[in-house]
Amino acid sequence: MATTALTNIGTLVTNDPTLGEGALGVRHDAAVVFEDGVVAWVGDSADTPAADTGRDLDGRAVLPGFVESHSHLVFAGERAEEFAARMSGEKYAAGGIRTTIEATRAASDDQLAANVRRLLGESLRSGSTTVECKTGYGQSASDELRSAQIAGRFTDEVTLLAAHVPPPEYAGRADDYVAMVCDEMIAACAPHAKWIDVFCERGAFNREQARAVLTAGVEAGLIPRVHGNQLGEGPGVQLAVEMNAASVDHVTYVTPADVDALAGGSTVATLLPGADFSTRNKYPDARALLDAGVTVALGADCNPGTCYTTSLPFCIAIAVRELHMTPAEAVWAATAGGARALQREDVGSLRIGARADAIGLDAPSYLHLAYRPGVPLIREVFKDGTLIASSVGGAA
Ligand SMILES: N=CN[C@@H](CCC(=O)O)C(=O)O
Ligand SMILES: [Zn+2]
Repeated sequence: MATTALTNIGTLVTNDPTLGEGALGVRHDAAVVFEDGVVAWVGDSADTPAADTGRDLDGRAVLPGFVESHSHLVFAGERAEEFAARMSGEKYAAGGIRTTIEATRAASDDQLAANVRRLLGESLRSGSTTVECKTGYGQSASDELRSAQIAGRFTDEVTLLAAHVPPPEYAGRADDYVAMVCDEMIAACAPHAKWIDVFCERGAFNREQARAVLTAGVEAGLIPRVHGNQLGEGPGVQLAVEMNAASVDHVTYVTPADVDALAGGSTVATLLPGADFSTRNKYPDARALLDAGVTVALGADCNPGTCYTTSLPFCIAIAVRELHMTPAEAVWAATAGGARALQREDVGSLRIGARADAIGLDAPSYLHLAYRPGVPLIREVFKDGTLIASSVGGAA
């Protein structure tokens, strides 16, 4: 029964779920005690019970670890030139994904695993203690299978992005590709994944094709999530709600009917403003979604094409400045919101019984995540109650 107490916390964000959606459950001059990997006690610092080890936060802020619900880490190569061309006026097109498919197919398992390990380390040091990881750069039964297996070495949140774009050998034959996904790929990969995902967008897959992929995934025991409405208005959001998907991600171009559909369903809208930043896209209308009562999550969407960052603090800063989310809304969306998008109740909050996944900031309040953009504010990262990253030393 190893116990650790974090004391003298200036601002503690608990996301106590009993306070309702969006409530940060902030406490001041607070403390938390971790015991055997979970939160065992939360209260005033002055009342902290005895613990085996202690850490004095000296007035700094503590939050639940970020829950990153959208990332593409199994890939090889990079596309910096494509980014530079965009910054000179080129438009992002889904076809760029094929460049990464080619590089990923040519890479060894060890090279792909090393890339996942490197990016997960980066992600962890920027405060993400739960990270979902998609396949999607294999796009053949065997390459998707090895991508799912490699992702599964690092996280339980493996998403089979079976239909990202039709690969080169299926150029102009998206229906044939979807048939192969439904008849062959999903059966091979489902034992290694929790989620089924599809890119429902012009240049990728249409509504019927996307529905076929999600339906086959559900029949194989996977839970649906959707990439939709990133590059233009389209059927992605409505399909996600129709399929009772856990989340629809991007949601940059939505109609009032899309917002109503989300507000009337249980699908989370996961906003990925880093992708809109790096593609010089417009930003999603977070206010319309939040004001309609839609559950909003924030993800970083690390991938080599649209958004090569693992930093949720960066995305929080954009969400506040450009999407007009309040700092509290953005922090909730990157923690409890991400947990909702992954249908997880054990992460995203510091309620008693939750996983002891927490971050300490080099700042007195969560407000500083948006107030001090670009500054490495993540000072401590605790995973299952253990200090696993620290900018000031002492990590395991
Ligand atoms: N939009 C689709 N998939 C990725 C981008 C993939 C790429 O360009 O390599 C995304 O989530 O942004
Ligand atoms: Zn994505």
